[in-house]
This record gives sequence, structure tokens and C-alpha cells, in this order.
Amino acid sequence: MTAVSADPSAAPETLRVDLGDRSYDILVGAGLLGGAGRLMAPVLRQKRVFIVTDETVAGLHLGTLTAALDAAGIRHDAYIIAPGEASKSYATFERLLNAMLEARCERATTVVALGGGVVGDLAGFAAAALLRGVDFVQVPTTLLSQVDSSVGGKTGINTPFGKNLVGAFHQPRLVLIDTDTLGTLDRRELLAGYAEVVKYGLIDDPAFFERLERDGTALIAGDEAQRRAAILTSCAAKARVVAEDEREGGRRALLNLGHTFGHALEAECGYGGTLLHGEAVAIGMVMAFDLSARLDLCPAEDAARVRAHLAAVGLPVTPPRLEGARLDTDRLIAHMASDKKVAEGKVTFVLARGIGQAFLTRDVAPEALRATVAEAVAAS
Ligand SMILES: NC(=O)c1ccc[n+]([C@@H]2O[C@H](COP(=O)([O-])OP(=O)(O)OC[C@H]3O[C@@H](n4cnc5c(N)ncnc54)[C@H](O)[C@@H]3O)[C@@H](O)[C@H]2O)c1
Ligand SMILES: O=C(O)C(=O)C[C@@H](O)[C@H](O)[C@H](O)COP(=O)(O)O
Ligand SMILES: [Zn+2]
Repeated sequence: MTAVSADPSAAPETLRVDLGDRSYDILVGAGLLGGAGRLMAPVLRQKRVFIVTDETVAGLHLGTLTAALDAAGIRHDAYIIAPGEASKSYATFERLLNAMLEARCERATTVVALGGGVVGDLAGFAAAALLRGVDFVQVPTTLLSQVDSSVGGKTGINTPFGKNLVGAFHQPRLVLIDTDTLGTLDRRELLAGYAEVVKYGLIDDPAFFERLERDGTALIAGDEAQRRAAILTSCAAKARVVAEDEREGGRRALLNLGHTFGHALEAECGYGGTLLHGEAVAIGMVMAFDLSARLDLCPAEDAARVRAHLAAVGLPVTPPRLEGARLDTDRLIAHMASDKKVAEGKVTFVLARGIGQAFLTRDVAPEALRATVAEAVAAS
């Protein structure tokens, strides 16, 4: 796959996720939120939506959305959750569903997720469960959600046993990406999203990774054309994989590059903001490449390049410490046993033969895994 070219003056762009009668469009453009009512209207089964957002996004962008819905004559209710990963919980899920029922949502009501991946995953799962399933629309407002979580229909919540262990595949009816919303996002969150952008290059698009090595700093600094191009390239890559393997029977698991390690780090750090998902993925991708190099599958120079680029833009590349203490290697490895990619007791790893050459394997010597995790922890 080649990177989409950057053109700041271009009109909204449409990508299609091809899934038969569950196909949908991804619209990408500046200022789309202001026209959200008009853009959503064609996919609504009744002129009524139920918006889910978080406190931060509500303060910044909910007014624009509700004004746009009013202008299109679309009735709306809103439910506002606390920001952050801790809201992807049974407790918030229950409160949200009760609010939807109290508002007398009907089967033809559409749920609108306005926010980052936390809002999208939670609201999407609630939409999958409400009245046994209602439609939903993704309006992602973080870089991470614009390049990854809003596309593909993975929805869910975290559990005491690990990340995203309860959820549903439930595709949105539309994804509306207003690139202007990134203007209010802070640098740490932007960088976390950038890690998932880099992931697409590392999986199967070495030219994209090279381009990010060159232009990543400008993208992060606010270059609109670079952002738009990276969002389009990322969404196109994700749409293609999802269309091939919607329910992760095989190839889709490549999108989990860095996540087996990353989810273990997130679980160990708790979901209170010590480590963001994208930060965990950055560290996890470094560990996946280090493990690949340790197993002589991948040139050590490629692993070094991955680490160098992520570090150069300001992402973490070693696990954090918790209250000054290093994380525990055995506990991290134990978390990996509850990865969704475990089959017959064995974890499926996403490793790489080089940059842009990711592959799946269940054949990883436990000693090599342990040495990689121990080395990462020791460097923290
Ligand atoms: N479903 C999937 O395919 C998929 C893919 C990747 C990640 N995820 C999930 O996504 C979640 C992470 O998503 P995230 O990184 O978007 O985090 P998030 O939803 O917690 O958003 C990050 C923070 O940014 C704030 N925010 C959102 N939009 C803003 C804006 N425009 N301006 C200012 N602040 C804004 C939020 O209030 C929040 O505090 C994780 O739970 C991860 O597991 C899911
Ligand atoms: O869409 C996918 O497939 C992905 O793997 C995207 C990941 O970035 C995302 O974090 C996903 O939630 C992880 O997969 P999970 O099945 O372990 O939840
Ligand atoms: Zn992810």
C-alpha cells in the first residue's frame, strides 16, 4: 500500500469499508462536524440520535454537533461520561444503557459516539446491546480514534481480567472524521494516536514508515496536510484488512502488532492514565521487534529503526515504573495468557521479518519471550 498524497485544500474525502450489507463510508475532512446533521441524515432510520461523549469533548465540541443536528431537524439526547480509560467499565456500561432506556431510545434510534476510542468502544458496545442492537455512527475526535478505533467495528470494555475482554463486533453505519477537532487535542494524546499510525507502516507498508520517519515530526507539530494524508492512509489500510477478515479469523490479527505486550502493560499499570493505550502500543511494538530480532527473524537494524523513530517523536519505548518500582516480568507474561489471540493455551504473537513485514506465529520459545520482557523492564 502506498501513502495517500497530502493536499491541504482538498474537499472531504470518502473511503469505503466493504462489508456487503454492512458496508459504510468514512468521511474525512476539515470542519465536518458543523455539517454533521446533513452528513448523517442519509444513514438515520429515524430523525433521532442518542449522543455519547465525555466531559472534555462535551465542553469543546458537543455544541457544534448539536447545532448541526438542530439545523437538520434531528432530535438528540446526550449522555456524558468521565474522560479516560477507566470509563470502559461494566459500571459505566450499565449506567449508559440505563440512560438510553430511560430516554426511551427505540430500535430505529442511532447512537452517536463523539470522542476518542474510549467513547467509541463503549458507545459502540452499548449500541450492540441496546434492544439487541441499534445503529451507531462514529464521530472520532482523537488522532487514535480517527486512524484506528472508529473503523472496523471492534467495541467493548475492559474487565479485571484484562483489556477489551467483553464486547462485540458491531460495525458503525458511518464514520465522520473532522480533522479540525485535533486542534484541541493535547500533545500526549496526539502522540499516543501517532503510535497506531506508525503501526500501519510496520505491518505491511515500509514506504509509509519511511515517510513517517521524514514527516512525522511535522504531522505531530500540526501540519494539516500531513495529518490528513496519514489519516487517509491509515483508514484505507484498516478498511482493507477489515473487509478481508472482519472477525479476526486470521489476517486482522496483524492490527494487533505491539498489543500483546501493550495490553499486558496497560493491565499492569491500571487504567488510570499512567500509560495511555497508544503509549503501551509504542512500547509493545518495540518489544515485538526486539523479540523478532532476538529470534533472528528480523535484522537488528530494523528493530533499532523502530525504536529510534518512536523515541525521536517523544513516545515512550520502555515500560514505565510504578511509584518508582519496575514492573514485574512474570506478571506481565501472565497477563499475556488472557490475550484474545490465545488458542489452545498458546499466545499468537505478531512478529516481523523486517519493517513492513509483520506476520503471525504461535511458535515463540518461552525463554526468548522472557528475555525480551526482562530486558525491557530492566531498561525502565
Ligand atoms: N476498537 C478499536 O479498534 C480500537 C483501536 C484502537 C484503540 N482502541 C481503544 O481506544 C481507546 C483509546 O482511545 P483514545 O486514545 O482516543 O483515548 P480517549 O478516548 O480516552 O481520549 C483521550 C483523551 O482525549 C480527550 N479528547 C478527545 N478528543 C479530544 C479533542 N478533540 N480535544 C481535546 N481533548 C480530547 C478525551 O477526553 C480523553 O481525555 C483505548 O481504550 C483502546 O483500547 C480501540
Ligand atoms: O481493529 C483491530 O483489529 C485492532 O487490533 C486495532 C487495535 O489498535 C485495537 O487496540 C484493538 O482494540 C485491539 O484488539 P483487541 O481485539 O485485543 O481488543
Ligand atoms: Zn490499539
